[in-house]
Amino acid sequence: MTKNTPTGSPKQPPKRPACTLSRPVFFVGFMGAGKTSVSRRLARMCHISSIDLDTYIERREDKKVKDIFAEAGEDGFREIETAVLREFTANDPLLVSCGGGVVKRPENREILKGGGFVVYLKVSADEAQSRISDLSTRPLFNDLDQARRTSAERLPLYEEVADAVIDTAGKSVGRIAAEVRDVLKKEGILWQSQE
Ligand SMILES: Nc1ncnc2c1ncn2[C@@H]1O[C@H](COP(=O)(O)OP(=O)(O)O)[C@@H](O)[C@H]1O
Ligand SMILES: O=C(O)C1=C[C@@H](OP(=O)(O)O)[C@@H](O)[C@H](O)C1
Ligand SMILES: [Mg+2]
Repeated sequence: MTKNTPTGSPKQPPKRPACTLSRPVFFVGFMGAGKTSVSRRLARMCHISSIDLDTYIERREDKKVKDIFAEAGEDGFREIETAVLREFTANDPLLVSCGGGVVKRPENREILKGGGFVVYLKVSADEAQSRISDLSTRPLFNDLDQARRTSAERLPLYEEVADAVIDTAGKSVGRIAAEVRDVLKKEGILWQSQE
């Protein structure tokens, strides 16, 4: 007895969306806004690459961010941050999660505005504090009163560079990533096709 042979085209692997970015996408916002988590989730969702500036700096310097702050001060950290930020505007477009203080330097704000599409993830200092389990990893998040003040000072800087603003209050990382994906598609930054 012969087995039935399948008809039609050979079995194809399951289709998955192939995405392309037309420009780098930078995530900005206060500490705890979810820049690192959302960028990673979106990268997985769309099969594209992401890079976290703080993680990249830690590998490059072979030191934790908090140790760079302790040894070189905030200015020393900001020097490195500007150098790596420049690298990721020059390379192939990818998702770039920045540190919350990247907007402090006017030079960085110009790089962000000229270098890609900027997504501002908005969070209150209060909600940010409840999300971050180990505040010692954020040398500039000392206590809630100070974080509220820093957050208020930075708000106009985030707004200055933002191409899109997403309020993250009470939303899951997955939901925020899906919202960012939809904005990027609508703006023609993210292209999704079937392989
Ligand atoms: N939308 C969210 N809801 C709940 N927890 C979150 C959310 N986004 C991030 N977190 C948590 O908050 C902490 C800080 O997130 P992270 O992505 O590192 O933020 P950022 O890079 O903006 O400082 C992590 O423990 C992360 O799991
Ligand atoms: O807001 C800031 O000045 C900082 C935010 C941190 O990154 P996250 O925003 O990812 O926590 C990190 O770059 C450093 O501790 C300084
Ligand atoms: Mg981060």
